[in-house]
Amino acid sequence: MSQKISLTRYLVEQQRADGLIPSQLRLLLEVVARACKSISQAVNKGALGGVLGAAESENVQGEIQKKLDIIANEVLIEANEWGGHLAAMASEEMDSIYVVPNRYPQGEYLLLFDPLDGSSNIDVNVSIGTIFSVLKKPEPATGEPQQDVSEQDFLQAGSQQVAAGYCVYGPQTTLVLTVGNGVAMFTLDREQGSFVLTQENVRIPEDTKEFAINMSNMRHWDTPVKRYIDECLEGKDGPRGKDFNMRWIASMVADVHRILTRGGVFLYPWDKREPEKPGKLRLMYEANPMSWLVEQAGGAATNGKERILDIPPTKLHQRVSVILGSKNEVERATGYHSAL
Ligand SMILES: O=P(O)(O)OC[C@H]1O[C@](O)(COP(=O)(O)O)[C@@H](O)[C@@H]1O
Ligand SMILES: [Mg+2]
Ligand SMILES: [Mg+2]
Repeated sequence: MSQKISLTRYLVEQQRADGLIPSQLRLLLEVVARACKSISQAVNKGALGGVLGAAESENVQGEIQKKLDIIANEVLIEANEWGGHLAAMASEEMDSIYVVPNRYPQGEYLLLFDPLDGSSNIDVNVSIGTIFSVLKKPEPATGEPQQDVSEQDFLQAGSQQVAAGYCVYGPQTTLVLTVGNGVAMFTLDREQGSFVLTQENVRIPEDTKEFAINMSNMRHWDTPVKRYIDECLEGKDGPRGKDFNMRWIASMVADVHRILTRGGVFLYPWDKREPEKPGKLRLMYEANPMSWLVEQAGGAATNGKERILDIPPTKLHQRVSVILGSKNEVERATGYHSAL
């Protein structure tokens, strides 16, 4: 790329050329990007900034929060609450929705985020990230008065997202975005202080020889997942007729980033450890935004039975089983679920 295109310019061009993003959404995405830049700075300082280690609190899911989970959550709220683009926010780290205080102008969008994904990797200096999703606040039915924003407004299927993305804090800080017109990647130029377009029209190859799953849970898996992975492990001598490689970073952001970069399949399936939970990952903060990105790059994403983006959410912190990535592998693994 001869001329450097900043995130701001990319968004303005999307707005002008295709009318894909109204100006309010463009401004909102720029604020999210600015917040990710601040989080990236905090992550970078590590022990020097006193940001490593656990905080003395648990989140709504009963997980011990890390200091950076809390810092990232605060950065995202403070950056976004006053801009006038949002009606409310929801976060993996907060029990209920955060309504924009009425001292600030109210906007028409809803922002959802996993402020720090891959928390277990913070202290060991392995890639982590922020995942976000933007929905539009539903319009009241004709003739009905405008209602205060409620949790119910957030319970929209992933297919209703108007923007989704993540920022991975790794050897480089990279922001990956879709507004429904393919997937673009922007790398943070620390000298300039801006995100620069480094890849457009990201495509995931339909076939792959690489899978990502936490193998330590193998004995808890259901039969279709076990069959799929067993066949991969049999390699050249098995029904797949090729050897597979395995990667598991334990940061969904980093695993999905690898898949968007060179293909692969990622699975975090339902398992027998906590049978009442549909899965570990969160539908609204993790699975929906990642599934839309993957689909926009030509991949697929299901919960083993249906397309993730079609799942009607019933609660904010809903969990879901996830299979996503290279299309032919996702279709195969999903097919094994209906073969039973
Ligand atoms: O430790 P496990 O069970 O392998 O789980 C790893 C998964 O959990 C997550 O870390 C959950 O994200 P959080 O750090 O936001 O809770 C995913 O990013 C990752 O894919
Ligand atoms: Mg997460
Ligand atoms: Mg998190």
